[in-house]
Parts: sequence; C-alpha cells; structure tokens
Amino acid sequence: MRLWARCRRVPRPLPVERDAHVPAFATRAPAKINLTLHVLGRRPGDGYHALESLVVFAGSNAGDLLALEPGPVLDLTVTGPTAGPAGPTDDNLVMRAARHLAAEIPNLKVGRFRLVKRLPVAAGIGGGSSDAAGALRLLGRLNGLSPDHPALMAAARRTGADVPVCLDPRARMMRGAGEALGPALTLAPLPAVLINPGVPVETAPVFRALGLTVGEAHPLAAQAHPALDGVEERDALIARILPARNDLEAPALTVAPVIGDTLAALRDQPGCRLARMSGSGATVFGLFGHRSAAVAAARAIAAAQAGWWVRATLLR
Ligand SMILES: C[C@@](CO)(OP(=O)(O)O)[C@H](O)COP(=O)(O)OP(=O)(O)OC[C@H]1O[C@@H](n2ccc(N)nc2=O)[C@H](O)[C@@H]1O
Ligand SMILES: Nc1ncnc2c1ncn2[C@@H]1O[C@H](COP(=O)(O)OP(=O)(O)O)[C@@H](O)[C@H]1O
Repeated sequence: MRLWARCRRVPRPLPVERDAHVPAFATRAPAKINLTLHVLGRRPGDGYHALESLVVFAGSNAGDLLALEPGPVLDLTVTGPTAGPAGPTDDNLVMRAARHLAAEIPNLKVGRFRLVKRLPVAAGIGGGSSDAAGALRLLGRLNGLSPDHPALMAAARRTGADVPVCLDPRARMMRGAGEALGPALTLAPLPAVLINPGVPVETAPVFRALGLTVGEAHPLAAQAHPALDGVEERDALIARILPARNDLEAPALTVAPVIGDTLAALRDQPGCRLARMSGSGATVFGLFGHRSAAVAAARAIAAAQAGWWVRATLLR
C-alpha cells in the first residue's frame, strides 16, 4: 500500500508528445499555431485581412480527437473537457464542413461524428477549424476521395479562413485570407509551451481593433517576412522568426489584457527563447531549446496558475 501511496504522490509527468493510437475512421485535430502573423492590409471585396503567416501544428497532446461512424444520418456528439454545455450541434464547424462537402459531392456517404474537445475554444489555435478539417479528411476517406481532391479544399474554404491550412496539418506559409498555401516545410521540431488563460477571444473583434479601412495597407506591411527555405536546424529557425511579429498581438491585448500576463509568465521561464501570441489569441506559445526546459516551464506555470490551460508540446 505504502509503495502505491508513494507512487501516487509523484506528479504525473507532463506529456510532451504522446502518439496515442488512433483507429481507422478517426483523426487527431491538432492545434494550429501561427509562429508569425504579418497583416499586410485589408483587402477590397470581402474586407478580409491579407496575411503572411508561418503556420505549424502541435503534437498529439494538444489537439481534439474526431471519429466517424458511417451511417445514414449526418450527426455529431461532442464530449471532452472543453466541450462546453450540451446543445444543438448544427452550427458546429464539423457539421458546416460536412454540409459544404455534401454540396460538392452528390450522394456523399456520411455518418455520426464523435468529437472529443480538448482544446480551448476561441483561442487563436484553430480548434474549430482543425476539427472541421478533420471531418473533411474522414469524409474524404469514407467516400474514396484522394486527400488532394478539389472538393475537399473547396469545402474547406467555404467553412472558414483557417480550415484550408488545417486540411493537411504540416508546417507551411499561409497567405491571403488563408486560401494561398505554400508547400509543406521540413522544419526542426520546436519544443514549446502553450498557454491559454481561459478567456475566449473571438477573431473578428481583434481584426476590427486593427482599425484598417478596406483597401488600407498595414503600417508594417513593407517589412518583409523572413525567408524560411531550407531552415531546418532548430536554433537557426528560432533566430529566423525572432524578428518577425504577430500583428494581432497588440489589438488582442486591448481585448484581453491577461494575454500580457501569460507572455510574462513564459518570458520568466529559464530557457524561453521567444514568447508570442498565436493567431488572434488568447493562446500564447513559448519556444525552448530543449524539451526538458519546456516540460519544466510548463510544470512551473501550471503549478502557479491553476486556471490556465498549459501544454508542453512539439511544434512542427
Ligand atoms: C486569425 C487566424 C490566423 O490563422 O486564426 P485564429 O485566430 O482564428 O486561430 C485566422 O486568420 C482566422 O481564421 P478563422 O477563425 O477561420 O476566421 P473566420 O471564422 O473565417 O473569420 C472570422 C472573422 O475574422 C475576420 N477575418 C478573418 C480572417 C482574415 N484573414 N481576415 C479577417 O478580417 C473577418 O471579420 C471574419 O468574419
Ligand atoms: N468544433 C468546434 N470547436 C471549437 N469552436 C467551434 C467549433 N465549431 C464551432 N465553433 C465556434 O467557432 C468559434 C471558435 O473557433 P476556434 O477554431 O476554436 O477559434 P480559434 O480559431 O480562435 O482557435 C467559436 O465561436 C465557437 O463557438
């Protein structure tokens, strides 16, 4: 008994990366992290903002899980620690993506989705977008569509700006309003700590807080994004993205000042090389030179801030 009691006192190690077995019609929906996010301006037409962003994805301990049971009816059940109160799921991005694909593919085979929400919602890490992209991958597999079938990308674009980049969740440059994707990049995996302070931040108000009129360029648009071709070594990659920015950080801070506390908590940690917000927030990421430093930092921050969502993971 004593041995078991002693074991229970040992804090469970924070998983940096755990490749849980994922069955056939199931997929992980990893968190999407913008290591950089330059706003070039607000484009005419739809009024969306033109971006230039290096997008990477988190490891298996920082993502939602989605499974599809083939059947006659399109349905969705949502469980998990960040699922929120039970309610109708018709507006869920998983269902919206499925309906957009059904409009592209006659007699689309469907079924019941089971979504396990583990990512914070409205968090700047594309949780809903990644779920929607996962739904398109599973429906594509069920209907024998190749992963690069144009109907999948068409449905992704109609579902949301961040869904296309999540369809094939690998590191790449994202431009336009998310519809212009560069080739997958082979980057060194980056040990990181993700923090969300538990304050949902909707995307639209943050873009609005930039205060750009339609057709207006962002004041920093002339500062080119660092080139990333062939940067595969960890320290060189961090050095390359250090001078880049997230132009949504300042406006997001006006919407959720607590983001400043999460950035400070990361910068106080030994070995933190860079701390920056992802997307439109409130989630922030810290980059570390070694996994052990990231795990130690995540453990220290989680112990000090019980209400924060904290994960040590690998970004790639
Ligand atoms: C900011 C980014 C960066 O990757 O990520 P998140 O913070 O959402 O994770 C994305 O561009 C967000 O994509 P997503 O969250 O799908 O945006 P949507 O739902 O399509 O758009 C929500 C609202 O944000 C504004 N919006 C979004 C994208 C963009 N490039 N310009 C915009 O102005 C528009 O007002 C739009 O109506
Ligand atoms: N499967 C989903 N997961 C999370 N949010 C969802 C989902 N479906 C719809 N939403 C809605 O989308 C918005 C947040 O999407 P999400 O991708 O989590 O934000 P972000 O891109 O900022 O991380 C919220 O308004 C939320 O209610």
